[in-house]
Amino acid sequence: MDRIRLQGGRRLDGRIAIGGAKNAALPLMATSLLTEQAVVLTNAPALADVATMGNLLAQHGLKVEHDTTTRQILLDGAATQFEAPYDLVRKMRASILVLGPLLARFGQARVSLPGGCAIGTRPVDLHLKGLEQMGAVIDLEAGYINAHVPKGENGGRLKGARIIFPQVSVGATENLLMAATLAEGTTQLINAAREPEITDLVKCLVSMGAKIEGEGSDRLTVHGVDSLHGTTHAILPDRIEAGTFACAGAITGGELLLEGMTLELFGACTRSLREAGVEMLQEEDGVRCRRLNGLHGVDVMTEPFPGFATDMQAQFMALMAVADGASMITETIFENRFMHVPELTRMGARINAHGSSAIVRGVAKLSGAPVMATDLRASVSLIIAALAAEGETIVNRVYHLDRGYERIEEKLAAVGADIERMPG
Ligand SMILES: CC(=O)N[C@H]1[C@@H](OP(=O)(O)OP(=O)(O)OC[C@H]2O[C@@H](n3ccc(=O)[nH]c3=O)[C@H](O)[C@@H]2O)O[C@H](CO)[C@@H](O)[C@@H]1O
Ligand SMILES: C=C(OP(=O)(O)O)C(=O)O
Repeated sequence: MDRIRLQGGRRLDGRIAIGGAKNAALPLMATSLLTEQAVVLTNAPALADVATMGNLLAQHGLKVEHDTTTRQILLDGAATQFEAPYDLVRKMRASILVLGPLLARFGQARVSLPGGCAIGTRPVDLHLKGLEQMGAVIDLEAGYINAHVPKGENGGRLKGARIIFPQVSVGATENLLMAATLAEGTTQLINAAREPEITDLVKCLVSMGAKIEGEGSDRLTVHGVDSLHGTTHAILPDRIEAGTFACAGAITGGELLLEGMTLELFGACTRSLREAGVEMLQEEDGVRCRRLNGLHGVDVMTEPFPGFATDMQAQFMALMAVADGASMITETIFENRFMHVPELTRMGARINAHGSSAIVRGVAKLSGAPVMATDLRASVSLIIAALAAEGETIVNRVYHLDRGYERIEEKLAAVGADIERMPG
């Protein structure tokens, strides 16, 4: 298994090209199940999760071509097979996003239950309840979701419904939004997630002929249409990759231009980074991040967009580990998203986690160590800490990183980090 070796203490300076967003690419790829025409996605990142989604769609019978040089994904044809097997779903929870489109277009789907993961139990009850409200019949059997739309008066077609989410869910909003585009009648999604990746999905669906109102708000109204057509859509920049590099630059006292990024995509992360002492400026070709003087302890609480993103919590904690003063970090989205705390502590950080909050007391120096992480953002928080640590850090289980960061070692090395991948 590959590992990453990093020698801390180098200042990062320069430009980093921000790739297309993983969390936009995955639902956008699933839209190809809604039409038999070609969906072409440009600015596609070469990530393990994108490859997994490609394999899943190929197994449903679609033609899938990902040209990593032109950064283009072509998805073409109609699904001929309606099962998402455990072996693919266990690799990537976002596989659940095929459920809504398959039901909407073919009236049937069998999808493995994703199960929990390192950061929490992550149930899919909101996805299933919403689809049931739209007329699907769902039962759970042997670890699988078996779903179909009865061929009653609607001829096996989902019907519009008024769905009120009791809690904000990105994935449930995406699944039901896609399902509603081909349903009979109007669907209202109330208390919908407002993440930029959802707005990107709305834009893509509209370009395929869907009728959607309320873009960017927590109330989406979808007027179902009989069919959708193909499209070409550019995936928006990855705000989490950009935020990760902003923390990486800041912890080294450096200055980075995050090419292609815009400040508004950061939501509340901009304010928190500024309060911590990082200048964030919108420039024509991206966002410039520059550490002004020292880093200051800042309290943050994760929230749905535009609040502080849970996917940035671990990286911000690494930054706070070397800030002046204390910082209280509260995680409200996932119940077990402090798996990086013991590893950061092994590198010399002073962090006390209790329940959903962690108190970070900044230290003057971290020290390199062999570390291991259990999830994507936890892994990258260790890389950020290692950039500022004295000595060498070896990060194990690099496959977590490859799910969401494209060639992270090359991008960091190009702006001055002493980092390399050690094939294993
Ligand atoms: C591929 C993708 O886009 N992943 C993102 C997506 O995950 P994902 O879509 O899985 O996250 P959700 O927004 O659905 O989850 C938010 C909370 O709602 C709970 N919940 C969700 C669905 C449900 O049916 N029942 C339920 O209880 C979850 O357990 C969690 O506690 O949004 C998360 C929150 O911003 C991000 O951390 C993930 O990076
Ligand atoms: C939690 C994440 O992803 P996923 O929902 O795919 O597990 C993430 O991107 O940080």
